[in-house]
Amino acid sequence: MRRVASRVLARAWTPAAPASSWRTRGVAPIDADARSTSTSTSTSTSTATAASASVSEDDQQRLFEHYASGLRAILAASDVPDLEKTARVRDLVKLRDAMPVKLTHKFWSAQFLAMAFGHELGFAAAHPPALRAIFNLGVAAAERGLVPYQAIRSAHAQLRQLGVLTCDRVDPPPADASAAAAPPPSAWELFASPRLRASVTAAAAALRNESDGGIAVIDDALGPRLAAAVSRALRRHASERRDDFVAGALDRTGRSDVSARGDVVCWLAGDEGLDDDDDADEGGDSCSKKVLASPPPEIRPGDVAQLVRSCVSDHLINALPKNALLPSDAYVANAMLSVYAPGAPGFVKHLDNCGAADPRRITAVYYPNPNPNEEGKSARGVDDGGELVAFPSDASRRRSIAPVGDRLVMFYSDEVEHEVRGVREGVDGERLALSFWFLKPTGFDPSAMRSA
Ligand SMILES: O=C(O)CCC(=O)C(=O)O
Ligand SMILES: [Fe+2]
Repeated sequence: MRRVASRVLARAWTPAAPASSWRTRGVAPIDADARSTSTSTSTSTSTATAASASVSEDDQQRLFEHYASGLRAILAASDVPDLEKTARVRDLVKLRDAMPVKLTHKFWSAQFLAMAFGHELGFAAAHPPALRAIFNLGVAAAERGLVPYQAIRSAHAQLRQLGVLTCDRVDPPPADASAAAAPPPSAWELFASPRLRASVTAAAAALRNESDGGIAVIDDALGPRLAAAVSRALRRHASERRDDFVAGALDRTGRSDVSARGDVVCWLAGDEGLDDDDDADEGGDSCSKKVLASPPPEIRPGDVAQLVRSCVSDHLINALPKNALLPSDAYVANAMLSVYAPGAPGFVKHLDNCGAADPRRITAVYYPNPNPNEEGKSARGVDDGGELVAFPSDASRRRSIAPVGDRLVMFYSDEVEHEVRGVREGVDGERLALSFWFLKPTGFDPSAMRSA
Protein backbone atom coordinates (compact mmCIF):
# COMPACT_ATOMS: atom_id res chain seq x y z
CA MET A 1 0.00 0.00 0.00
CA ARG A 2 1.22 3.44 -0.75
CA ARG A 3 2.27 5.43 2.22
CA VAL A 4 1.26 8.97 2.97
CA ALA A 5 4.87 10.01 3.14
CA SER A 6 5.76 8.78 -0.30
CA ARG A 7 2.85 10.66 -1.78
CA VAL A 8 3.03 13.68 0.42
CA LEU A 9 6.69 14.30 0.92
CA ALA A 10 7.55 13.76 -2.72
CA ARG A 11 5.65 16.93 -3.48
CA ALA A 12 7.53 20.15 -3.58
CA TRP A 13 6.98 22.69 -0.90
CA THR A 14 4.32 25.10 -2.07
CA PRO A 15 5.14 28.64 -1.01
CA ALA A 16 1.49 29.62 -1.24
CA ALA A 17 0.53 26.76 1.07
CA PRO A 18 -0.90 27.66 4.44
CA ALA A 19 1.95 26.20 6.35
CA SER A 20 4.21 29.18 5.90
CA SER A 21 1.88 31.60 7.62
CA TRP A 22 0.81 29.00 10.10
CA ARG A 23 4.44 28.57 10.88
CA THR A 24 4.78 32.28 11.50
CA ARG A 25 1.81 32.12 13.80
CA GLY A 26 3.28 29.17 15.59
CA VAL A 27 6.67 30.57 16.52
CA ALA A 28 5.56 32.13 19.73
CA PRO A 29 8.60 32.36 21.97
CA ILE A 30 7.65 30.67 25.16
CA ASP A 31 10.11 32.70 27.19
CA ALA A 32 8.07 35.80 26.39
CA ASP A 33 5.59 34.43 28.87
CA ALA A 34 7.93 35.58 31.62
CA ARG A 35 7.67 39.03 30.16
CA SER A 36 3.92 38.95 30.09
CA THR A 37 3.45 37.93 33.66
CA SER A 38 6.35 37.90 36.03
CA THR A 39 7.65 41.36 35.20
CA SER A 40 4.37 42.85 36.25
CA THR A 41 4.42 44.39 39.64
CA SER A 42 0.74 44.66 40.27
CA THR A 43 -1.77 41.88 40.51
CA SER A 44 -0.91 38.34 41.24
CA THR A 45 2.82 38.54 40.87
CA SER A 46 3.56 35.58 43.03
CA THR A 47 1.17 33.36 41.16
CA ALA A 48 2.22 34.84 37.84
CA THR A 49 5.75 33.61 38.28
CA ALA A 50 4.37 30.12 38.70
CA ALA A 51 2.76 30.55 35.29
CA SER A 52 5.85 31.82 33.58
CA ALA A 53 8.50 29.82 31.82
CA SER A 54 11.86 30.56 30.42
CA VAL A 55 12.73 28.35 27.51
CA SER A 56 15.91 29.16 25.62
CA GLU A 57 15.93 29.49 21.87
CA ASP A 58 17.97 26.31 21.70
CA ASP A 59 15.31 24.46 23.64
CA GLN A 60 12.62 25.87 21.39
CA GLN A 61 14.55 24.60 18.42
CA ARG A 62 14.88 21.18 20.05
CA LEU A 63 11.16 21.09 20.72
CA PHE A 64 10.35 21.98 17.15
CA GLU A 65 12.74 19.39 15.76
CA HIS A 66 11.33 16.78 18.12
CA TYR A 67 7.79 17.38 16.90
CA ALA A 68 8.70 17.86 13.25
CA SER A 69 10.62 14.59 13.01
CA GLY A 70 8.16 12.77 15.26
CA LEU A 71 5.12 13.82 13.25
CA ARG A 72 6.89 12.99 10.00
CA ALA A 73 7.69 9.52 11.29
CA ILE A 74 4.07 8.98 12.30
CA LEU A 75 2.84 10.03 8.87
CA ALA A 76 5.49 8.01 7.07
CA ALA A 77 4.41 4.86 8.89
CA SER A 78 0.71 5.36 8.21
CA ASP A 79 -1.65 4.76 5.35
CA VAL A 80 -4.03 7.62 4.67
CA PRO A 81 -7.12 5.94 6.22
CA ASP A 82 -4.99 5.04 9.22
CA LEU A 83 -4.44 8.67 10.09
CA GLU A 84 -8.04 8.94 11.21
CA LYS A 85 -7.54 6.30 13.88
CA THR A 86 -7.29 6.92 17.59
CA ALA A 87 -3.94 5.12 17.56
CA ARG A 88 -2.41 8.05 15.71
CA VAL A 89 -3.56 10.43 18.41
CA ARG A 90 -2.03 8.06 20.90
CA ASP A 91 1.23 8.36 18.96
CA LEU A 92 1.00 12.14 19.25
CA VAL A 93 0.41 11.93 22.99
CA LYS A 94 3.49 9.72 23.26
CA LEU A 95 5.44 12.24 21.24
CA ARG A 96 4.42 14.97 23.64
CA ASP A 97 5.32 12.85 26.62
CA ALA A 98 8.79 12.26 25.15
CA MET A 99 9.51 15.99 24.84
CA PRO A 100 13.25 16.66 25.14
CA VAL A 101 12.62 19.79 27.24
CA LYS A 102 10.85 19.90 30.56
CA LEU A 103 8.10 22.52 30.60
CA THR A 104 6.11 23.68 33.59
CA HIS A 105 2.97 23.13 31.54
CA LYS A 106 2.88 20.44 28.90
CA PHE A 107 0.53 22.56 26.88
CA TRP A 108 3.25 25.09 26.12
CA SER A 109 4.67 22.57 23.68
CA ALA A 110 1.45 22.58 21.67
CA GLN A 111 2.60 25.35 19.36
CA PHE A 112 5.56 23.25 18.23
CA LEU A 113 3.37 20.37 17.18
CA ALA A 114 1.20 22.97 15.43
CA MET A 115 4.23 24.14 13.48
CA ALA A 116 5.05 20.56 12.53
CA PHE A 117 1.47 20.07 11.32
CA GLY A 118 1.79 23.29 9.36
CA HIS A 119 4.75 21.92 7.48
CA GLU A 120 3.07 18.63 6.70
CA LEU A 121 -0.11 20.33 5.52
CA GLY A 122 2.04 22.46 3.25
CA PHE A 123 3.60 19.35 1.75
CA ALA A 124 0.20 17.74 1.35
CA ALA A 125 -1.55 20.78 -0.13
CA ALA A 126 -1.69 19.29 -3.61
CA HIS A 127 -3.06 15.93 -2.49
CA PRO A 128 -6.58 16.35 -1.08
CA PRO A 129 -7.08 12.91 0.56
CA ALA A 130 -3.79 13.15 2.46
CA LEU A 131 -4.40 16.79 3.25
CA ARG A 132 -7.80 16.03 4.73
CA ALA A 133 -6.49 13.08 6.74
CA ILE A 134 -3.59 15.07 8.18
CA PHE A 135 -5.93 17.96 8.89
CA ASN A 136 -8.37 15.67 10.69
CA LEU A 137 -5.53 14.33 12.79
CA GLY A 138 -4.77 17.95 13.68
CA VAL A 139 -8.42 18.45 14.69
CA ALA A 140 -8.26 15.41 16.94
CA ALA A 141 -4.94 16.64 18.36
CA ALA A 142 -6.49 19.99 19.24
CA GLU A 143 -9.34 18.23 21.01
CA ARG A 144 -6.79 16.42 23.18
CA GLY A 145 -4.91 19.57 24.09
CA LEU A 146 -1.95 18.66 21.88
CA VAL A 147 -2.28 21.56 19.46
CA PRO A 148 -3.91 24.97 20.08
CA TYR A 149 -7.42 25.11 18.61
CA GLN A 150 -6.60 28.43 17.08
CA ALA A 151 -3.73 27.01 15.05
CA ILE A 152 -6.08 24.50 13.45
CA ARG A 153 -8.73 27.13 12.92
CA SER A 154 -6.40 29.51 11.17
CA ALA A 155 -4.97 26.70 9.03
CA HIS A 156 -8.52 25.80 8.15
CA ALA A 157 -9.40 29.37 7.22
CA GLN A 158 -6.46 29.46 4.83
CA LEU A 159 -7.14 26.03 3.34
CA ARG A 160 -10.74 26.99 2.82
CA GLN A 161 -9.69 30.20 1.15
CA LEU A 162 -7.52 28.19 -1.21
CA GLY A 163 -10.58 26.08 -1.93
CA VAL A 164 -8.95 22.83 -0.84
CA LEU A 165 -10.72 22.00 2.42
CA THR A 166 -13.94 22.72 4.24
CA CYS A 167 -14.81 21.42 7.67
CA ASP A 168 -18.00 22.24 9.52
CA ARG A 169 -16.65 20.80 12.71
CA VAL A 170 -13.95 23.47 12.91
CA ASP A 171 -16.10 26.29 11.57
CA PRO A 172 -19.61 25.24 12.45
CA PRO A 173 -22.59 27.20 11.15
CA PRO A 174 -24.05 29.39 13.95
CA ALA A 175 -26.15 27.19 16.22
CA ASP A 176 -29.88 27.70 16.44
CA ALA A 177 -30.14 28.90 20.02
CA SER A 178 -33.87 28.23 20.03
CA ALA A 179 -33.48 24.52 19.22
CA ALA A 180 -34.84 22.73 22.27
CA ALA A 181 -32.67 19.63 22.28
CA ALA A 182 -29.48 21.21 21.00
CA PRO A 183 -26.42 19.25 22.14
CA PRO A 184 -23.94 21.04 24.40
CA PRO A 185 -21.73 23.33 22.36
CA SER A 186 -18.28 22.16 21.34
CA ALA A 187 -15.07 24.10 21.79
CA TRP A 188 -15.05 24.66 18.03
CA GLU A 189 -18.41 26.37 18.29
CA LEU A 190 -17.09 28.56 21.06
CA PHE A 191 -14.12 29.62 18.94
CA ALA A 192 -16.26 30.28 15.90
CA SER A 193 -18.82 32.35 17.79
CA PRO A 194 -19.85 35.38 15.70
CA ARG A 195 -21.33 36.82 18.86
CA LEU A 196 -17.99 36.77 20.64
CA ARG A 197 -16.38 38.51 17.70
CA ALA A 198 -19.08 41.20 17.80
CA SER A 199 -18.69 41.58 21.57
CA VAL A 200 -14.94 42.02 21.43
CA THR A 201 -15.26 44.42 18.51
CA ALA A 202 -17.76 46.47 20.54
CA ALA A 203 -15.35 46.43 23.49
CA ALA A 204 -12.53 47.68 21.27
CA ALA A 205 -14.74 50.50 20.00
CA ALA A 206 -15.55 51.55 23.58
CA LEU A 207 -11.88 51.48 24.54
CA ARG A 208 -11.06 53.75 21.65
CA ASN A 209 -13.83 56.17 22.55
CA GLU A 210 -12.36 58.88 24.77
CA SER A 211 -15.69 59.49 26.50
CA ASP A 212 -15.91 55.92 27.82
CA GLY A 213 -12.97 56.55 30.15
CA GLY A 214 -10.91 53.59 28.96
CA ILE A 215 -13.49 51.04 30.14
CA ALA A 216 -15.71 48.73 28.11
CA VAL A 217 -18.57 46.69 29.55
CA ILE A 218 -20.21 44.20 27.22
CA ASP A 219 -23.17 42.10 28.31
CA ASP A 220 -24.23 38.77 26.82
CA ALA A 221 -20.75 38.47 25.40
CA LEU A 222 -21.19 34.83 24.38
CA GLY A 223 -24.94 34.38 24.54
CA PRO A 224 -26.78 32.04 26.94
CA ARG A 225 -25.86 28.70 25.39
CA LEU A 226 -22.10 29.21 25.19
CA ALA A 227 -22.01 31.21 28.43
CA ALA A 228 -23.67 28.35 30.30
CA ALA A 229 -21.11 25.85 28.95
CA VAL A 230 -18.18 28.14 29.82
CA SER A 231 -19.58 28.78 33.26
CA ARG A 232 -20.05 25.06 33.89
CA ALA A 233 -16.48 24.30 32.81
CA LEU A 234 -14.90 26.96 34.99
CA ARG A 235 -17.07 26.28 38.02
CA ARG A 236 -16.23 22.61 37.72
CA HIS A 237 -12.54 23.48 37.64
CA ALA A 238 -12.93 25.70 40.68
CA SER A 239 -14.56 22.94 42.67
CA GLU A 240 -12.67 19.87 41.43
CA ARG A 241 -9.21 21.43 41.24
CA ARG A 242 -9.18 23.41 44.42
CA ASP A 243 -5.69 22.24 45.27
CA ASP A 244 -4.37 24.04 42.20
CA PHE A 245 -5.57 27.39 43.54
CA VAL A 246 -3.42 29.69 45.66
CA ALA A 247 -4.26 32.88 47.50
CA GLY A 248 -4.26 35.86 45.14
CA ALA A 249 -1.57 38.43 45.88
CA LEU A 250 -0.95 42.06 45.19
CA ASP A 251 2.67 42.97 45.04
CA ARG A 252 3.65 46.48 44.14
CA THR A 253 7.00 46.35 45.86
CA GLY A 254 8.23 42.81 45.55
CA ARG A 255 6.42 41.79 48.70
CA SER A 256 3.66 39.28 48.55
CA ASP A 257 0.67 40.76 50.24
CA VAL A 258 -2.25 38.35 50.28
CA SER A 259 -4.25 40.65 52.55
CA ALA A 260 -4.81 42.91 49.56
CA ARG A 261 -7.36 40.57 48.08
CA GLY A 262 -9.77 37.91 49.19
CA ASP A 263 -9.70 35.48 46.30
CA VAL A 264 -7.86 32.33 45.35
CA VAL A 265 -6.48 32.07 41.83
CA CYS A 266 -5.39 29.43 39.34
CA TRP A 267 -3.51 30.01 36.09
CA LEU A 268 -4.93 28.07 33.17
CA ALA A 269 -2.41 26.97 30.55
CA GLY A 270 -4.88 25.70 27.94
CA ASP A 271 -5.24 21.95 28.41
CA GLU A 272 -7.08 21.84 31.71
CA GLY A 273 -9.84 19.28 31.85
CA LEU A 274 -7.88 16.57 30.08
CA ASP A 275 -7.41 14.59 33.26
CA ASP A 276 -3.68 14.27 33.30
CA ASP A 277 -3.98 12.54 36.64
CA ASP A 278 -5.44 9.54 34.86
CA ASP A 279 -2.30 9.38 32.74
CA ALA A 280 -0.14 8.93 35.79
CA ASP A 281 -2.08 5.85 36.83
CA GLU A 282 -1.26 4.07 33.63
CA GLY A 283 2.44 3.78 34.18
CA GLY A 284 4.28 3.44 30.88
CA ASP A 285 1.26 4.21 28.73
CA SER A 286 0.25 7.76 29.29
CA CYS A 287 -2.85 7.75 27.10
CA SER A 288 -5.90 7.68 29.26
CA LYS A 289 -9.23 6.65 27.85
CA LYS A 290 -10.59 10.07 28.66
CA VAL A 291 -7.90 11.83 26.69
CA LEU A 292 -8.70 9.68 23.71
CA ALA A 293 -12.48 9.93 23.94
CA SER A 294 -13.80 11.59 20.81
CA PRO A 295 -15.22 14.11 20.36
CA PRO A 296 -14.84 15.83 23.75
CA PRO A 297 -18.21 15.74 25.45
CA GLU A 298 -18.17 19.35 26.55
CA ILE A 299 -16.20 22.54 26.71
CA ARG A 300 -13.30 22.22 29.12
CA PRO A 301 -11.63 24.88 31.27
CA GLY A 302 -8.52 24.78 29.10
CA ASP A 303 -10.65 25.49 26.03
CA VAL A 304 -11.85 28.70 27.67
CA ALA A 305 -8.28 29.67 28.53
CA GLN A 306 -7.29 29.14 24.91
CA LEU A 307 -10.29 31.17 23.82
CA VAL A 308 -9.13 34.30 25.60
CA ARG A 309 -5.50 33.75 24.82
CA SER A 310 -5.91 33.45 21.07
CA CYS A 311 -9.43 34.02 19.78
CA VAL A 312 -10.38 37.04 21.90
CA SER A 313 -6.88 38.41 21.32
CA ASP A 314 -7.25 38.08 17.57
CA HIS A 315 -10.63 39.82 17.55
CA LEU A 316 -9.32 42.60 19.76
CA ILE A 317 -6.12 43.10 17.79
CA ASN A 318 -8.08 43.17 14.54
CA ALA A 319 -10.44 45.81 15.92
CA LEU A 320 -7.66 48.11 17.16
CA PRO A 321 -5.24 50.19 15.10
CA LYS A 322 -2.32 48.29 13.63
CA ASN A 323 0.45 47.50 16.12
CA ALA A 324 -1.58 48.75 19.09
CA LEU A 325 -0.98 45.46 20.91
CA LEU A 326 1.54 42.69 20.57
CA PRO A 327 0.20 40.02 18.22
CA SER A 328 -1.50 37.24 20.10
CA ASP A 329 1.07 34.72 18.95
CA ALA A 330 4.04 36.80 20.05
CA TYR A 331 3.80 35.51 23.57
CA VAL A 332 2.21 32.80 25.60
CA ALA A 333 0.40 33.89 28.69
CA ASN A 334 -2.07 32.10 30.85
CA ALA A 335 -5.56 33.09 31.85
CA MET A 336 -6.18 33.67 35.55
CA LEU A 337 -9.25 32.15 37.12
CA SER A 338 -10.12 33.95 40.35
CA VAL A 339 -12.62 32.72 42.93
CA TYR A 340 -14.10 34.69 45.82
CA ALA A 341 -16.09 32.68 48.33
CA PRO A 342 -19.26 34.12 49.87
CA GLY A 343 -18.21 36.65 52.50
CA ALA A 344 -14.68 37.03 51.10
CA PRO A 345 -13.08 40.46 51.28
CA GLY A 346 -12.53 42.20 47.96
CA PHE A 347 -9.40 43.46 46.27
CA VAL A 348 -7.92 46.82 47.23
CA LYS A 349 -7.82 49.69 44.78
CA HIS A 350 -4.94 49.17 42.37
CA LEU A 351 -3.63 49.62 38.87
CA ASP A 352 -2.79 46.38 37.06
CA ASN A 353 0.19 47.92 35.32
CA CYS A 354 2.73 49.35 37.71
CA GLY A 355 5.39 51.00 35.64
CA ALA A 356 7.41 51.39 32.50
CA ALA A 357 8.76 47.83 32.61
CA ASP A 358 5.27 46.34 32.78
CA PRO A 359 4.01 45.48 29.28
CA ARG A 360 0.35 45.09 30.19
CA ARG A 361 -1.95 47.45 28.32
CA ILE A 362 -5.45 46.00 28.37
CA THR A 363 -7.06 43.94 31.09
CA ALA A 364 -9.95 41.71 30.09
CA VAL A 365 -12.20 40.17 32.72
CA TYR A 366 -14.97 37.74 31.86
CA TYR A 367 -17.50 36.75 34.52
CA PRO A 368 -18.59 33.11 34.17
CA ASN A 369 -21.10 33.44 36.96
CA PRO A 370 -24.53 31.83 37.03
CA ASN A 371 -26.66 32.99 34.23
CA PRO A 372 -30.35 33.80 34.78
CA ASN A 373 -31.20 31.33 32.02
CA GLU A 374 -29.59 28.40 33.76
CA GLU A 375 -32.15 26.27 35.45
CA GLY A 376 -32.08 26.30 39.22
CA LYS A 377 -29.42 28.99 39.37
CA SER A 378 -30.07 32.44 40.64
CA ALA A 379 -28.28 35.11 38.69
CA ARG A 380 -25.56 36.93 40.56
CA GLY A 381 -26.98 40.37 41.13
CA VAL A 382 -25.92 43.80 42.26
CA ASP A 383 -26.85 43.03 45.86
CA ASP A 384 -24.38 40.18 46.12
CA GLY A 385 -21.38 42.48 46.41
CA GLY A 386 -18.22 41.67 44.52
CA GLU A 387 -18.66 44.64 42.19
CA LEU A 388 -15.69 45.78 40.20
CA VAL A 389 -15.40 49.52 40.80
CA ALA A 390 -13.40 51.36 38.14
CA PHE A 391 -11.91 54.78 38.78
CA PRO A 392 -10.88 56.34 35.47
CA SER A 393 -8.90 59.59 35.61
CA ASP A 394 -12.11 61.47 34.89
CA ALA A 395 -13.91 60.93 38.20
CA SER A 396 -17.31 61.53 36.64
CA ARG A 397 -16.82 58.29 34.69
CA ARG A 398 -16.44 56.13 37.80
CA ARG A 399 -18.37 52.90 37.39
CA SER A 400 -19.55 50.11 39.63
CA ILE A 401 -19.81 46.93 37.58
CA ALA A 402 -21.60 43.88 38.98
CA PRO A 403 -19.95 40.57 38.06
CA VAL A 404 -23.07 39.27 36.35
CA GLY A 405 -22.83 36.19 34.21
CA ASP A 406 -21.61 36.51 30.60
CA ARG A 407 -20.32 40.05 31.15
CA LEU A 408 -17.02 41.01 29.55
CA VAL A 409 -15.14 44.01 30.91
CA MET A 410 -12.03 45.51 29.39
CA PHE A 411 -10.02 48.49 30.54
CA TYR A 412 -6.61 50.04 30.14
CA SER A 413 -4.33 48.25 32.60
CA ASP A 414 -2.04 51.25 32.87
CA GLU A 415 -4.72 53.93 33.23
CA VAL A 416 -7.75 52.67 35.09
CA GLU A 417 -7.50 52.11 38.82
CA HIS A 418 -10.04 49.65 40.13
CA GLU A 419 -11.06 47.64 43.15
CA VAL A 420 -13.24 44.64 43.87
CA ARG A 421 -15.83 45.00 46.62
CA GLY A 422 -16.18 42.26 49.21
CA VAL A 423 -18.67 39.52 48.45
CA ARG A 424 -21.76 39.48 50.64
CA GLU A 425 -21.95 36.72 53.24
CA GLY A 426 -24.51 34.04 52.42
CA VAL A 427 -24.78 34.67 48.68
CA ASP A 428 -25.57 31.70 46.49
CA GLY A 429 -22.27 30.52 45.01
CA GLU A 430 -18.79 31.85 44.52
CA ARG A 431 -17.79 34.89 42.48
CA LEU A 432 -15.73 33.78 39.51
CA ALA A 433 -13.72 35.93 37.15
CA LEU A 434 -11.41 34.95 34.32
CA SER A 435 -8.77 37.61 33.64
CA PHE A 436 -6.33 38.03 30.86
CA TRP A 437 -3.84 40.75 29.96
CA PHE A 438 -2.97 42.01 26.50
CA LEU A 439 0.47 43.47 26.03
CA LYS A 440 1.73 46.60 24.34
CA PRO A 441 4.69 46.57 21.99
CA THR A 442 7.93 48.34 22.88
CA GLY A 443 7.93 51.98 21.84
CA PHE A 444 4.17 51.99 22.31
CA ASP A 445 2.33 55.26 21.72
CA PRO A 446 -0.88 55.35 23.80
CA SER A 447 -2.47 58.05 21.66
CA ALA A 448 -2.40 55.65 18.69
CA MET A 449 -4.90 53.48 20.52
CA ARG A 450 -7.60 56.10 20.55
CA SER A 451 -6.98 57.83 17.23
CA ALA A 452 -8.13 56.39 13.91
O1 LIG B 1 -12.16 40.18 39.49
C1 LIG B 1 -12.25 41.30 39.02
O2 LIG B 1 -13.35 41.81 38.73
C2 LIG B 1 -11.01 42.13 38.77
C3 LIG B 1 -9.77 41.45 39.23
C4 LIG B 1 -8.56 42.34 39.23
O3 LIG B 1 -8.64 43.52 39.39
C5 LIG B 1 -7.22 41.75 39.01
O4 LIG B 1 -7.08 40.52 39.01
O5 LIG B 1 -6.27 42.52 38.82
FE1 LIG C 1 -6.83 44.42 38.73
